[in-house]
Amino acid sequence: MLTIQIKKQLGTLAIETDIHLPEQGITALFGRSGSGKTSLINLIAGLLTPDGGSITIGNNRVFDSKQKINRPPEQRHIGYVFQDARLFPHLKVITNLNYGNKEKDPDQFKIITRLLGIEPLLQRYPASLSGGEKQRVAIGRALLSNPSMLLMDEPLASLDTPRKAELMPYLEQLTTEVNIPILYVSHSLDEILRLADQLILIDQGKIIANGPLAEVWSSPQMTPWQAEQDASVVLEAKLSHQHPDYAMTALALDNNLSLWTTRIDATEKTPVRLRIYAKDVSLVKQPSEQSSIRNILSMTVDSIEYSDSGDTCLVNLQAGRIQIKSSITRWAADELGLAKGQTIFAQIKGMSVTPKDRVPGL
Ligand SMILES: Nc1ncnc2c1ncn2[C@@H]1O[C@H](COP(=O)(O)OP(=O)(O)OP(=O)(O)O)[C@@H](O)[C@H]1O
Repeated sequence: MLTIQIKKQLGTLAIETDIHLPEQGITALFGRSGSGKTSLINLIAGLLTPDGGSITIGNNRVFDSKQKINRPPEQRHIGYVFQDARLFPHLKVITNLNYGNKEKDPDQFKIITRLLGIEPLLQRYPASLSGGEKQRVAIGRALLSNPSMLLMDEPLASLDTPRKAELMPYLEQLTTEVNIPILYVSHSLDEILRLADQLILIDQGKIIANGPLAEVWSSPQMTPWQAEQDASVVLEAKLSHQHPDYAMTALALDNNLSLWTTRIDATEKTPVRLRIYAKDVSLVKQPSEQSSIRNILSMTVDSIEYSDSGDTCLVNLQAGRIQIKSSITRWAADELGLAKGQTIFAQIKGMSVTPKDRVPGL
């Protein structure tokens, strides 16, 4: 467990956190510009000193104001990847990688350079690398220092769209194969959706939501981050079976619910993450016997939120732990006579699917 219970006053911003994170997996830190994300990871890294509190990484208490513990950054065993790669320009990639890597383990070096696809770059100088390649080297250097935790501050922010796309598969691979906690600052919800297991929302220095990604995504604290037309839920599912005749795959959700999606070539029980937009979910009192829509779930109306204009509403639906949102007009809501607790059928017209195959590795 990773515990970050700290206070820090920075000008007018008061950072105050009480976070407990699992020792594995990637936690995204998301919030507005100026909400304190970089300051928080600098406090964890030891680049800033908290006014009070404690920080513990596994069994290692790196800061404790009462016990007067304040380990310097180099004794915290934390890898830090910045927005820009910050490589030493006068050193070859191989020397950059080994900088700070005291216990040189050739096997580990091979695994990490292969994982990041940087083996062919070892004899080159940073100036000859693309932005994405530089970032891969920076990530490699951080991992080779054998850290107990990895901090990544918007590692894709300085890259253009093609370079971002180039780096993303490496990050996905990394998150599945590295067995240390990763705290990942990002402004992009799409990036977070592809990479993170946990999500922390920070606002004006305070943690306003923290938990498994799907849970936080559906929480009311998330609403301001998604424009009305982008309202969505995230569901974790497992591949159940392939359709014998059609190119479709069944996905199993909690509560014995299942959904069909276009064929995914993966084995049974492969974990996947679904994003379902509220605009892709329509509601009917009775499902018609013949419909082109394959996915129709019986749900209970949990709450109805009307838009500012009052012309549309977001209907929050529930079936056990499964939550779905539907965006409909006020007219439709009135005709359906929607009320909290009512049973209704949700017709899901589309969804996006991200494989989340977790392979314990390094
Ligand atoms: N040493 C300092 N003294 C005073 N104010 C500070 C100090 N360091 C940071 N701040 C302020 O604290 C706020 C949070 O900064 P921080 O860089 O942590 O935000 P952020 O969430 O990472 O923002 P961004 O997404 O834009 O990178 C900012 O308003 C910043 O100006």
